[in-house]
Amino acid sequence: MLRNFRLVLCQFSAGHDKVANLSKARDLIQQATAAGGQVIVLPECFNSPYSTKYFADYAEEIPGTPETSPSVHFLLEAARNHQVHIIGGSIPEREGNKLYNTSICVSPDGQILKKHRKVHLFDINVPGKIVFFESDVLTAGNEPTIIETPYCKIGVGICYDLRFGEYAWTLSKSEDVGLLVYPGNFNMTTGPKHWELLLRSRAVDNQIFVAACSQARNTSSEYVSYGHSMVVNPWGEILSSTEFDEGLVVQDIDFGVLNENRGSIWTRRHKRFELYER
Ligand SMILES: O=C(O)CCC(=O)C(=O)O
Repeated sequence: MLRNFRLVLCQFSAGHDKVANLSKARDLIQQATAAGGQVIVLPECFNSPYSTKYFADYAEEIPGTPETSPSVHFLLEAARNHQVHIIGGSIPEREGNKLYNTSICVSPDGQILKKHRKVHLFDINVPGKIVFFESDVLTAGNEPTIIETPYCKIGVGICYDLRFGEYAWTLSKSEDVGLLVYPGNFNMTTGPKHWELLLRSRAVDNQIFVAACSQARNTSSEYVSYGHSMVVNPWGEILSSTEFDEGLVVQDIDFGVLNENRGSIWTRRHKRFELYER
């Protein structure tokens, strides 16, 4: 069963002060709730600067305690206080001697529904533009993540996970998954070239709503974010988006449009899996 609902993406920039990052997230979640949000999304790495050299310092155990894992407990409390679902962007997670880039998905009663550990680590070298190797410090997760809400099932990936059509299909193949959510943080090299293209492609490929929540742009940060959080419908149309400043993207998700699209074009049924692995 798919039930319409209101989705809100909170685009903001995280800096070096973890307490300030959480406070900003708290304010935006409050605003998102006031705007009628029922599922609220934060950006990738919302509690920490996005840089491999900082992940260990900002990492938290999940669930840990309010003292040792303030970002985790902030999410649980915010969801409970506002009675909303939160897809908590991501934070660096520590387990034993390993670090992960992990999204914590929380139900309105303040329980962790699931955590998604980024399954594709972002390694890139575009000479003269950007060099970034998450695999220097992070370990990849091994599970596709789908959460259940009263509205629909939601597939979750983190940022670079968006590039993998196979992963998106893994999340989307069950009919009751109505939305893919990607907390993200694309940069000024790949963002203008690929961000919108990838979001719209994933939506058309899978006949599904796709939402991605980015960090806002801070030009004095070491990693400059592209921004442009957006929601795309199963036809590949951008329903709402923002540019690079901090703020909310508020979007009603109407599954009539998904049913219309899936009822008119049958790519989900026309797949020829027996050919693709040849
Ligand atoms: O794929 C890209 O171009 C950007 C990915 C990224 O920034 C990330 O995974 O954090």
